[in-house]
Amino acid sequence: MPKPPNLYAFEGTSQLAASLRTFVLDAQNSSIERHNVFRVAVSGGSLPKVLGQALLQEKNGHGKVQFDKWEIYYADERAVPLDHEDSNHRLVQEELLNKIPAELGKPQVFPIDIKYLDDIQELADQYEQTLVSRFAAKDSVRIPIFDLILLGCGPDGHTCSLFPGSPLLREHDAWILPISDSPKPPPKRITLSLPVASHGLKIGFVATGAGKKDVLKQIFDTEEGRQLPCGLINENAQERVSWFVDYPAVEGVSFPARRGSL
Ligand SMILES: O=C(O)[C@H](O)[C@@H](O)[C@H](O)[C@H](O)COP(=O)(O)O
Repeated sequence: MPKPPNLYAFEGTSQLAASLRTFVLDAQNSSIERHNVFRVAVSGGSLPKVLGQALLQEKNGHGKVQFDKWEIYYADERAVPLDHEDSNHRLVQEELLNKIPAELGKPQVFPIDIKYLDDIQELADQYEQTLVSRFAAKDSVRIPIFDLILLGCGPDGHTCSLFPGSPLLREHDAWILPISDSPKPPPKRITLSLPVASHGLKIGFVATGAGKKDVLKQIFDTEEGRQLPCGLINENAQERVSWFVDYPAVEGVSFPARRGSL
């Protein structure tokens, strides 16, 4: 019987960031030990800022971030130039990559190929090819397994660019999917498919603020909420999932949250 997802609640973002650091470094250390590389997928929204805080400012525990062993991929990306204000890559650059001190090493980063911005299917296919070239040929592995996938949760329960009720949630084969009518702007994006997003060795969600409390109550306490994209990842990945939230985001949630620690 798999154990349920972990829900960790913190008083504020700085406590959350300190525990997120421990979580990421644990994943990093065991991945480097296992295969000498740390393959991480990150999404946009408020996550990159918290991640920057966790990895660049906090000094507590679990040793050093070894960025030279990191491969950073995008769990979802908007079909815009890399310096566009909507680009997740730009956000991750500003909040994290550009601020990494030289002694922590340089990660290898895999942004989308902007040659294909006008053809969203091709953009998705090309990003999938990037994964194929780094993970393994599609006929030899059914699914690429990231060492860590770091996600946000929208107030409607979306994650990556997988939105509630989307037919994309039924896709089983593709690793990367195009979306041309995202309910959250901008409309054109690519995203990890649900099976890939659910197969991370570890999956971390970060959700903060009272604006998330209704959806978190749904996801953790109701049957319908388990059908939302974030709920589906919880269902599929169970104890491989850890949620990092602040108190306002879990106000009224009955599912047990461990407060203030990993
Ligand atoms: O690019 C995107 O749109 C994001 O990847 C998206 O999936 C995000 O993670 C959620 O919308 C939560 O965003 P917040 O953390 O900003 O609420």
